[in-house]
Amino acid sequence: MIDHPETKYRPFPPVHLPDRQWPSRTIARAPVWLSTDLRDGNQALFEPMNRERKLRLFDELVRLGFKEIEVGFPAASRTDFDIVRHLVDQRRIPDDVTPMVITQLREDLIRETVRSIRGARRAIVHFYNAIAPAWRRVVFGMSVPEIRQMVDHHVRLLRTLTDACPETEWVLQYSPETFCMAELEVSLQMCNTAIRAWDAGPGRPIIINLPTTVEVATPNVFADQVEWMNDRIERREHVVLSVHPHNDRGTGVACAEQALLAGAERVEGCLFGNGERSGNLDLVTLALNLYTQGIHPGLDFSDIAAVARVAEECTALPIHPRHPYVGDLVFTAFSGSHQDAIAKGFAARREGDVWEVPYLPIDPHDLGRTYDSIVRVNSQSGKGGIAFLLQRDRGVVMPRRMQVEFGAIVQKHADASETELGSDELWALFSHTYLAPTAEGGSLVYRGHRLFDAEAGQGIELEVTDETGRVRRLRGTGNGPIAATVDALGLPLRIDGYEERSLGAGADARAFAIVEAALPGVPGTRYGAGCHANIVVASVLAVLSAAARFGSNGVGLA
Ligand SMILES: CC(=O)SCCNC(=O)CCNC(=O)[C@H](O)C(C)(C)COP(=O)(O)OP(=O)(O)OC[C@H]1O[C@@H](n2cnc3c(N)ncnc32)[C@H](O)[C@@H]1OP(=O)(O)O
Ligand SMILES: CC(C)C(=O)C(=O)O
Ligand SMILES: [Mg+2]
Repeated sequence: MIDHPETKYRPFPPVHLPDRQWPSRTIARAPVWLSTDLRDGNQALFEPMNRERKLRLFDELVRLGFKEIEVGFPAASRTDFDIVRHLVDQRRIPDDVTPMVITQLREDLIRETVRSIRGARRAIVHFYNAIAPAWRRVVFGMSVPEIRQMVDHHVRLLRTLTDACPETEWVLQYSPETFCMAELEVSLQMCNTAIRAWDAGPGRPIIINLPTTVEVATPNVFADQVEWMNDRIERREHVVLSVHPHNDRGTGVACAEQALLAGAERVEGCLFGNGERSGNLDLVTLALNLYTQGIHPGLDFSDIAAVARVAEECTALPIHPRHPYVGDLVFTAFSGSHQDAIAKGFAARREGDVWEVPYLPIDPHDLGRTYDSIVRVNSQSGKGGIAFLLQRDRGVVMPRRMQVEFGAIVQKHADASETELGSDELWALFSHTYLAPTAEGGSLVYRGHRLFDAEAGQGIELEVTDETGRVRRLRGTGNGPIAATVDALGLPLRIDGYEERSLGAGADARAFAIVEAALPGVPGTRYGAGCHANIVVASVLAVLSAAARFGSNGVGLA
């Protein structure tokens, strides 16, 4: 980078549009969608798609609901020409889908293009020519009137060629390429020239397509340019106004949205933003942005992972894990406060509610994604997410203070391991912490018990193995099995809380008991847990677990 970029780069000038209307409008309906995956997307690949991949992607675009699809640049290559003819001849294009073919304004290429698509029920022929000063000077070496003449001449040629094929309903699309960098007066001249030469009107449809061929300004500038054109273009009622944003500044979607506010009715782009340089407008993001505002886009992304797979296989380009709506990680929260809010959002949600789960702009289910990966645990995670995973995957509902205790244990573990903890590892850590102390190899292993009636209410004979490996037979009484177990241990253990619930259902159901215990002289409380088919055993195990977790303080049996 240089120290003084102002000596090398110029800011793009704003549009003088004091009465601009677009900032106070809202988008109320979905635009007409055109997929240019098979053209602009295709021309941006290391290896253009072969016939098989192109046809597969075409079928997928149809399945998704696209009604206008740019199928190629037939005069550019034999492959493209043959594919377009194949689509027409084999009647692979549904009646409600219109194919579009692009060409430069050169007579031989135009003739070839018309040959490629004739016989289709309806077809859009897409003319483009660059009009911005640098292109006029450097690429064409032509003046504005000369370029205008080129447009007029070739549109008239197309009119003659297509009038000779009345079995097809022909539509002209004219794109003043480099529109965003051109003088608005020049853009208007070129578009009006095409409109007149085509004689646009009833039965002679035309699409005027305004591209940000290379993004050079903020989206509001593009919106001003579109509104300026929208207000001045001739025969506006017979024109479909379209935009074709690229993404050089990372604002392709914003440009499209603001252009819709400014009067555009149609958008061109590619699935997941494939396309030249930093890509075309990402149609999926725009469509789902609308969906999250309650506007159905008319495209079906209810199995977004399958769409991603087809796109990746056809383009040989991977989708970033954080790509909006589709990336592997976009419905995953690692950070504690997000996890906590998501867990609370799910808990508060009732069937039929408006979607309001914090940090999730869309219900993953609507896109065929599951809730499985929403919360993942690493050193950035907090108790909320950990509790959410244990409840969702193991049915274990931890009391709030136990969440705090176990959250700190997980945090320490994740910090040390510097890796993510999966749901299975989390459960292993939970079991190691709360269940292992009373199981074989633990420090206070449960061997068995017998209850008997006692004066105090409940008596228990308990057999355990202590931390030295000795088998101990203990006896205690209390107002219930928990108090009797504490008494049997001979410890000044105070039970501050007890919860039980059943895990699973029917014959396989198991009781899960949790106790919170305090030991005088030891700061704070500790939790213990027990899981068993028998509820009394689960409670006894929970008390033993809490006692064992106080270490030698707790287990020091007399
Ligand atoms: C912004 C976009 O995405 S536009 C679409 C771009 N896509 C592609 O180019 C992919 C397919 N293209 C191709 O296969 C080839 O470019 C072809 C077959 C169309 C033409 O190939 P060639 O005849 O070899 O020409 P080439 O590709 O070098 O194009 C440059 C020539 O076309 C002229 N040209 C460029 N755009 C246009 C246009 N829209 N209308 C008329 N002429 C044009 C240039 O001025 C240049 O002319 P020159 O040779 O007299 O200097
Ligand atoms: C052909 C045109 C519409 C184009 O792709 C562009 O300007 O980016
Ligand atoms: Mg383009």
